[in-house]
Amino acid sequence: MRGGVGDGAVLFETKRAKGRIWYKLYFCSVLAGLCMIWVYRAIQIPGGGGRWWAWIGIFGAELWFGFYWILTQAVRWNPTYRYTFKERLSQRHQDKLPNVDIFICTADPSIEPPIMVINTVLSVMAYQYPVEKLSVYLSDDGGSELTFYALLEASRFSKAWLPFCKKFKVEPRSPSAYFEETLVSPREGAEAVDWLATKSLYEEMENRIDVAVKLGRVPADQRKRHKGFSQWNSAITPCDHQAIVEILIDGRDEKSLDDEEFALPTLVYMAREKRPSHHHNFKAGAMNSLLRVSSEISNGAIILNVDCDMYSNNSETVKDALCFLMDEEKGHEFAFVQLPQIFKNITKNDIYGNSLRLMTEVDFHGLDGVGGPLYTGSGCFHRRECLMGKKYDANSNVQLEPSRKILEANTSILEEKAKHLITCRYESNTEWGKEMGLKYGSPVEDVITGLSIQCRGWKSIYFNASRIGFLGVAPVTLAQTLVQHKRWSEGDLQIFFSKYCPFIFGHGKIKLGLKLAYTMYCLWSPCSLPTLYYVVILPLALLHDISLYPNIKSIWFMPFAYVIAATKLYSLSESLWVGYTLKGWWNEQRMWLFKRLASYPFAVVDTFLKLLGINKSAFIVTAKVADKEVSKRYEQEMMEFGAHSLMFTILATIAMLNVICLMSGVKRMVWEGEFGSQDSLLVQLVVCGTVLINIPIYEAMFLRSGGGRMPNSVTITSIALAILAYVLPMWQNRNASLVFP
Ligand SMILES: O=c1ccn([C@@H]2O[C@H](COP(=O)(O)OP(=O)(O)O[C@H]3O[C@H](CO)[C@@H](O)[C@H](O)[C@H]3O)[C@@H](O)[C@H]2O)c(=O)[nH]1
Ligand SMILES: [Mn+2]
Repeated sequence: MRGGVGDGAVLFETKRAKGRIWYKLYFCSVLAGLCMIWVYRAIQIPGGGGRWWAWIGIFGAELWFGFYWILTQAVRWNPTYRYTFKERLSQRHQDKLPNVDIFICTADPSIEPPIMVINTVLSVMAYQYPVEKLSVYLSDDGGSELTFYALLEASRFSKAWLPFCKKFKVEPRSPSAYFEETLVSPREGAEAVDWLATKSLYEEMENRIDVAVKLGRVPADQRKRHKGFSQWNSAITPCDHQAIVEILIDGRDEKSLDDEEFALPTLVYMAREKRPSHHHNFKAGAMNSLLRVSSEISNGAIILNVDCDMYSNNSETVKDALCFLMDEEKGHEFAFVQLPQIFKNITKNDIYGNSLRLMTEVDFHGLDGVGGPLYTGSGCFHRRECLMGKKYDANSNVQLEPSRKILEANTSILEEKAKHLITCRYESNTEWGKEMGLKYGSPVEDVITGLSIQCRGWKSIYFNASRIGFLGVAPVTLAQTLVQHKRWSEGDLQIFFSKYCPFIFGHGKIKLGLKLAYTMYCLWSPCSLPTLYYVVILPLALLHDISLYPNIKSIWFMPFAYVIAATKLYSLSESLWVGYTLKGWWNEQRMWLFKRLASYPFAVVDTFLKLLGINKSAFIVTAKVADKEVSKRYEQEMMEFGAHSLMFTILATIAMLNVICLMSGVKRMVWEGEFGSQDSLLVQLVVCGTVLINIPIYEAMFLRSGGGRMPNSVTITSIALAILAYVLPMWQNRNASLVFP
């Protein structure tokens, strides 16, 4: 399929997956199975009592699962793949290339180490793109002089690093990642000397930053080296300080050159004003400040947003993105180009299911086929005007502004001007956070902002390059993973209950497929309720001999067996296809369960508390470093418990309940031969048997020693709760199950 006009000028190409007929047959067969299950549940409703209750609940859960499964088809129906022609871009449009402003956000130097932040900065400064058109902005919500100091060091090191990258065709261009991968010089002779010199320059810088971080302040001799340090005094705290803007490299200045006398990209440090009395709207607030500050300084028509842990892994990414936005025929339809979120620190079998592989390899290609992917906050190129609220107009062929805004002001005047744009009061009574910039009030500012851009008529592009564009870090403990997913699923659910609900807000504006796909994400957290019901009620029903499934000899058994087997086999093959190991798939299944039991329920509760006005939104920043012990266990793929968390108590209690009920079920079947006449309980036995997936929990409770094991208090509480559920008389109608077919 073509991307643009047919005369060879196309800048990208679009391909759709083939052989979808088989997929559609699979879909129809599972749908038929689901309908039969629902029919069975509806016509066999028992006559009352406890079994009636259990039955109705299971019916509800199965209705939900079926409905949700249908939603997930939206992202599997029409997978779409994109390919770019970068050479053509350079040949034809070299002189028309737009200014690109790159925004990096950081929030806290203790969990986002300054050295990591500046590696991200250096990697994007070194993009293969005309430097005079490139500006890099770092927003520091930690308002930390350590981060400022690290950035200052980076601005100096960039003078060696940028020419070095060119000379050695370095990839990736994050120095720390590069020197980790390339241990010895790839060339010989004088070049090897050069290579070593740059390496030691980097190491010396790393050292100096390390010293400052350990000290907790910038050494006096360094402080003297830049006027910017005068902004920090002892009264400054992360949530109480004036606005700070420091232009560390002014790209317009003819004197700012690298070691080989080439120009450098502009580099700006920014910390917006913070006062305890003013809510700062987390990352969305930072992004909007960046939008204003950059409009004063470089005013790039294209904005790339990356999180501070997401370094550039591919120095040609900017050109790739521009192939879409500058395509003559189609380019004007696209508001943003989202690249996949890939994490560097995923273990072989992806113990916490954090690789998001299914999302990046399946979902997002599917989304691209129905109007475009979500904006996921990092690794995304936007047209500035789209972020500023512009509506799509099919008749106006938006041209990207190629030239830099002419600015007469000198650097310090510019800095002063910029500071006025990021005071606490600046946004009062404006449309910022509403119709302008990123949206406020949501823990997933990215998703809701992307949705509203798409609802203004724009499309978006998902570009999954063969060389990954960005690499970040995923959480390395179970608790962090669950907390991160709580934030995401809570934000998504809030969207559903707000005026931005995809079906209402998107009515007549986005395709049905896209509405369904957004709804799929929005309804992540409510999936917890039927899942909780399943894992609590099924084992209890087994315990009390309450049959909830058809006898295996009955015809009604077929749809259950087919739907479960077909969907699980499909999920397995899909996972293997996108590169999971078998164990990786199993781990993914476990995390699927854990999120639904211990993360999403909190999202549901907090969403309702927020709807009632009781709770305020928060943003728990994900840690990017872990201590040695924890990292080691992560490498060994040992699940990390070790905290007194309600999340773990829930997981452990359910795991205990399941194993107790399973054992009593097996015992009765084997020793007492009780189930002989009622194979109907067999299904329940099998479902309970999947407790095997909880093995890491049992290990953490009973077998492991050392760090990361389940705290004793959690173990004791959960055993007590499970026994309580076990001994509670529930439904004393054993007979009901015996008369059942
Ligand atoms: O008050 C804040 C809080 C966070 N951040 C930055 O926001 C980014 C994302 O925070 P992180 O804790 O790493 O969240 P993740 O869950 O990893 O991030 C994903 O989800 C977020 C929404 O929940 C999006 O904002 C991110 O872009 C997206 O990568 C980081 O660079 C932070 O420094 C700020 O600048 N200010
Ligand atoms: Mn992150």
